[in-house]
Amino acid sequence: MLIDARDLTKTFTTADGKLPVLNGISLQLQPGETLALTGESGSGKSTLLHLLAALDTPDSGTIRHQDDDITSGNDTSRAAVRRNRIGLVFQQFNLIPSLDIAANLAFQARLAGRYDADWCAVLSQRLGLSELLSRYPEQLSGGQQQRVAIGRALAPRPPVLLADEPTGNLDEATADSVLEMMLELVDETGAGLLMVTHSTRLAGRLSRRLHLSQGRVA
Ligand SMILES: Nc1ncnc2c1ncn2[C@@H]1O[C@H](COP(=O)(O)OP(=O)(O)OP(=O)(O)O)[C@@H](O)[C@H]1O
Repeated sequence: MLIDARDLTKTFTTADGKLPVLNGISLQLQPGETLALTGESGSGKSTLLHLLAALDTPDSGTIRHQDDDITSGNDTSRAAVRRNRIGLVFQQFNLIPSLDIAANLAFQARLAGRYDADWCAVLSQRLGLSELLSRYPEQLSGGQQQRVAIGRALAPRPPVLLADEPTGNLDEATADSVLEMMLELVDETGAGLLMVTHSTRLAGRLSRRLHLSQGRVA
């Protein structure tokens, strides 16, 4: 199993008091599986994704990535989990403005010590970026930038890709084509995908769907 999360809870403290967001969430992600995480705005989708990505910690519950408990470690071990096991794609493309597209694409793999020039060339070709490698992020359209972000996330060949509304900033046709490219590459690498989306149409393209409601899996 790639991810085995059990009984996760998370409560935020706000100016208005305590806000319970996750009230005992369990989920599993198997290799090769593509899981859509849906739910109303504010239902806790991003919060859950942040926990699974080791960007934040639950108040209680456990998260195992390939049998290793990532909830018991410190900041350093969580950073290692992110570097070595997880590819992350956000709605904001988060490319590095001062680096050209080739360097953006290679960035995560270099950080993880797993840069493979041949694989990066395959990724840029498959994502339609080959002609854009010497440009800078500001010179690309939104769809092109998100394709770079997907390539960057997949360049280290992570076992898990976590994506938070990856096509949320794109028009419908662009969103569809970017999602198809991402699904094909995920399928080829054998990674597992968990994708947060508002769209039932896009969720339908994935193999399984999990709906969050009132802090629980509905
Ligand atoms: N760091 C934080 N401090 C306080 N409250 C937070 C924090 N992060 C999230 N929240 C609150 O937790 C709830 C869930 O937020 P979250 O972003 O996980 O929802 P979501 O389902 O991803 O929503 P959306 O679909 O609108 O992006 C919201 O009410 C939000 O305001």
